[in-house]
Amino acid sequence: MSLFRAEGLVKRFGGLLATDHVSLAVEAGEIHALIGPNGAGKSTLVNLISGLLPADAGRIVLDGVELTALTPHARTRAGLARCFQISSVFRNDSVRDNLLLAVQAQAGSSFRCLSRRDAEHALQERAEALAQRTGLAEVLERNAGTLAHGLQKRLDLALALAARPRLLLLDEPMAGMGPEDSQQMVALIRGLAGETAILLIEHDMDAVFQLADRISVLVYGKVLTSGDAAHIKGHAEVQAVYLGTEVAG
Ligand SMILES: Nc1ncnc2c1ncn2[C@@H]1O[C@H](COP(=O)(O)OP(=O)(O)OP(=O)(O)O)[C@@H](O)[C@H]1O
Repeated sequence: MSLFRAEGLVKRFGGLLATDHVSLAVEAGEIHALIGPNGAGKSTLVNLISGLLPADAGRIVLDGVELTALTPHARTRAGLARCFQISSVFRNDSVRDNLLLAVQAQAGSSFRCLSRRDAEHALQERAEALAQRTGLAEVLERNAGTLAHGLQKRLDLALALAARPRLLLLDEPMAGMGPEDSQQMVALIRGLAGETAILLIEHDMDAVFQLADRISVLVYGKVLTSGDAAHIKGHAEVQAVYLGTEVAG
């Protein structure tokens, strides 16, 4: 059984059917990319999955648990974390404090049997381990707002990872990055694959083809096709509606 399933999701904005009976599965350990032209409904779909928008119909199941009626916060507790296109970082706090807040939120009362000192130590260790993973160890004491764009994106990712997700939603993690930062982000995301499944929305097709085990193409709110990179590159209709001849080579 798939780790994550969206079944028959529908979202209408007035007369516009932005999400038209979308079904999508993400397997454990998989990086599943969602691509499609502007206005195809990618952000709407991710908002339905993370719970920022209520669906008009359909259901969402993660690891056998139905999330459809849950708030975004409850979905995060159930194992679904999201990285935002617009950063959720506290800009006036240090990277360390941002990470501490996130790991504290995840830990909840799980350290209550420890002394205060030991609990604080455990939280610091988790925060530092996250910084290490995401290449932020050198900038732990910096104010988050002073970080360059690429590092802020990494901090965003680290904050989402603090929730220890089973499924991570990444909404354009390479947006606004130069080639060097993009490549580092690609390596970072690839390194997460064993730890969490990923649903990735990304316009950078090089990154998508490097990362994705499976790609779903959304057009006018519907899934046109799903498959691996070779399938997508060879799909005539995908080329016609979205990719042009760009992927032929
Ligand atoms: N809150 C809203 N109210 C009305 N229409 C909306 C709303 N949000 C999105 N839409 C419309 O729904 C359709 C899908 O938009 P959406 O932003 O999900 O597409 P997208 O694939 O994410 O686009 P992009 O790649 O440009 O971010 C578009 O026609 C958009 O204008």
